[in-house]
Formats: sequence, structure tokens, C-alpha cells
Amino acid sequence: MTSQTFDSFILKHQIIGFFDEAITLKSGRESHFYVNWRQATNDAFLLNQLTDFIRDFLLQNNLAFDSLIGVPEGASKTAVITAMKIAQASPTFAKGSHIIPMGRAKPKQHGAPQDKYFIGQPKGRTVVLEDTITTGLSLVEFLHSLQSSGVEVVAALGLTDRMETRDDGRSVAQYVHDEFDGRIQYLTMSDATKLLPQAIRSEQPSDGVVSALLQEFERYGVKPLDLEAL
Ligand SMILES: O=C(O)c1cc(=O)[nH]c(=O)n1[C@@H]1O[C@H](COP(=O)(O)O)[C@@H](O)[C@H]1O
Repeated sequence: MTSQTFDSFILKHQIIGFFDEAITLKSGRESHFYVNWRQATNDAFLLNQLTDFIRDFLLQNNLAFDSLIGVPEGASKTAVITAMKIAQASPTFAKGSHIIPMGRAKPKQHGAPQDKYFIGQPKGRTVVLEDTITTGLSLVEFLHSLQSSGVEVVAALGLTDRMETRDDGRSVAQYVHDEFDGRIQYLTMSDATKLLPQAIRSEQPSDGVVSALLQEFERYGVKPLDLEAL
């Protein structure tokens, strides 16, 4: 798998959409584009391809880990299926060899303490999967809750980083580094500054949308959007 083949998958299946009217993001920011991974995760055929990409990416990056968990609930399904594929491909696959963890979006109010935040708690070195990352807040909140449950997180992996800075000017990569003293590796499989010029070429949004996107990146971008990269 190369980043180009993953970018082509995103573009081919229209995971990125453009909007004439700005939409409000989770952070309260407004944007004329949205990276909608549900386009792929609600479709069995595409989810099968997506989880192959993630498995290959994890292998290629030589990450040593024991558990994979998605940020609940958006990335949960994707992480469960990827974790299952990784377990099945392992030469040690047997009863008790791997676990399939999953986080709860809302803590459970009754039952055993280990069931409060998880339907299966991660064990060992853990990789956290997020779908789209804007300010990184959803990801970092989940990383903190894993840490407070005693989970050893070694890496955080995003399917797409929108490449925005936070209100304090830091990139998400820097934010994750600072929050966890560099102990959690931050990786992304795709980057909006590379995807958007190609998506603009194929989807042909209006001139108004294109100039709004350029302004968005002037204001929030880790770097300006370079449409000459077309
Ligand atoms: O709301 C968003 O920022 C967002 C933008 C986008 O293009 N795609 C997208 O899925 N999101 C959602 O926003 C969350 C990440 O926002 P942050 O917490 O700001 O990083 C993701 O978990 C998604 O639910």
C-alpha cells in the first residue's frame, strides 16, 4: 500500500465532499469540506478494503503492538474488523492469543469496573485509531481516558488529518506530542492538503467554494492550500 493508492481510494469513493454553505464541525469551526468516513465504513465491500489498507499501513510502519482500538464510536467498527484481520493473520492465532477491544461512548453506570468504559479493554501495547482528525480533541480525550484506565498507548493513527492548527497555533501532531511527552507516536494515513487539490480537480466545486477553502487554510491550515500542486 502507498499513500497514493490510499488517496485514490478516498477520491474514488468520494469520502471528501464540498458544501456551498459552510457546515459546522464538532469543534464549532465552519468548513466548506467534510471528510466523511461513514461513506466507507457503512459499506461492507469498502470497509473490507479500508481495513486491508489499515492493516498494511500498520505492518509497513513496523509498529509493535498488541491491541487496536477505535475512538468511540466513529472508528469502533473499523478498528474491530482490522483487529480481527490482524489476529487471524498472526501465526500465534489461537484461543487467548488476541483480544478485540472496543470503547464505550458513554460510560456504563452499573456492572464490573472493567466494563465501565470498554466492551473488552485493550491489553498490552495499544494503537488507537481515529477516522478524521481536525483539532485532535476527540482523539486526545480518548487517549487520556485510556491512560487513566492504565492502558499503555504506543501510537495514535488517523485515517485523515485535516491539517488544521488548533486555536493555540499547534498542529495536532505537536499537540499529541506535548500532551504525552512524546511517548505516543502520531501517524496519519492521509492529509487534506494533498487530497484537496485532487478532489477539487475531480469534483469541480464552485469558485466560491474554492476561494473559501483557500481562506480556511490561510486561517487554520498547518500550511496554505497549494492548488498549483494539481
Ligand atoms: O467535525 C469535524 O471536525 C469533522 C470533520 C470532518 O471533515 N470529518 C469528520 O468526521 N469530523 C468529525 O470530527 C471529529 C474530529 O474532530 P476533532 O475532535 O476536532 O479532531 C471526528 O471524530 C469526526 O466525528
